[in-house]
Amino acid sequence: MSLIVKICGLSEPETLDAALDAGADMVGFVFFPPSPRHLSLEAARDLGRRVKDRAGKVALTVDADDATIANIVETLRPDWLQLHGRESVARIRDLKQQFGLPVMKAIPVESRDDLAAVAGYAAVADRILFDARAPKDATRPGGLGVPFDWRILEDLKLGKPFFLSGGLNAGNLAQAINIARPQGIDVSSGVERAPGVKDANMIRAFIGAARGAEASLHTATANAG
Ligand SMILES: O=C(O)c1ccccc1N[C@@H]1O[C@H](COP(=O)(O)O)[C@@H](O)[C@H]1O
Repeated sequence: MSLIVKICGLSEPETLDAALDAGADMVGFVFFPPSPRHLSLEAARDLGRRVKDRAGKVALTVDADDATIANIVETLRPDWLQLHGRESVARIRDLKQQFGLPVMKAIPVESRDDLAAVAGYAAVADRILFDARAPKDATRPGGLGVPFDWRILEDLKLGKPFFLSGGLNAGNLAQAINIARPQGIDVSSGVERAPGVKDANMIRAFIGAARGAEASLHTATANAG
């Protein structure tokens, strides 16, 4: 299975095109007003149409209510819901049933203790995404460009594909992948010039680094076997 690369927080056609042209597997759109990447529904409609079928579209929300999610689903027509708040296992089950979409649930990580809740979520969510736990006074629970200790995931047996995120960039990605061995990676701040301002060259460099790290890992595994 090849590494799934998700570029999140896209808000301009030019950088969306850069991600698609460089081979992003998933592109994420943020619907959370305190975020510098928050999108209006009109902008989401245009960007969503631009994706066509070139990548999976992911709608990121944080503890959003049913009506908000219904509007997003109607407008963006996402392939995935990314739930990045304190959504319970029961809420995920309910949303999957209501909208018929696969769910990626973000789990905040700071220490090994944070993995205690994962099995319950993995039983209902289609993908788990591990992100660094945001400080208590942060304006948003993710998209802060801060990594966590990837060794926490080293021996994880989840029985389900998982994504790694939090402070990834073209420079630290290979090390992160080597340690945590995720099936997918997700980035926002690491491909930005300033919060909310994506950079096409940084997107290309990130995706290039991801493909390079993936190839090295395959070679190392083949040589070891
Ligand atoms: O991107 C945001 O603004 C955001 C807002 C609220 C919740 C999550 C958000 N982004 C997600 O956070 C992680 C890590 O991002 P970063 O690379 O450290 O900036 C990633 O999964 C984004 O999808």
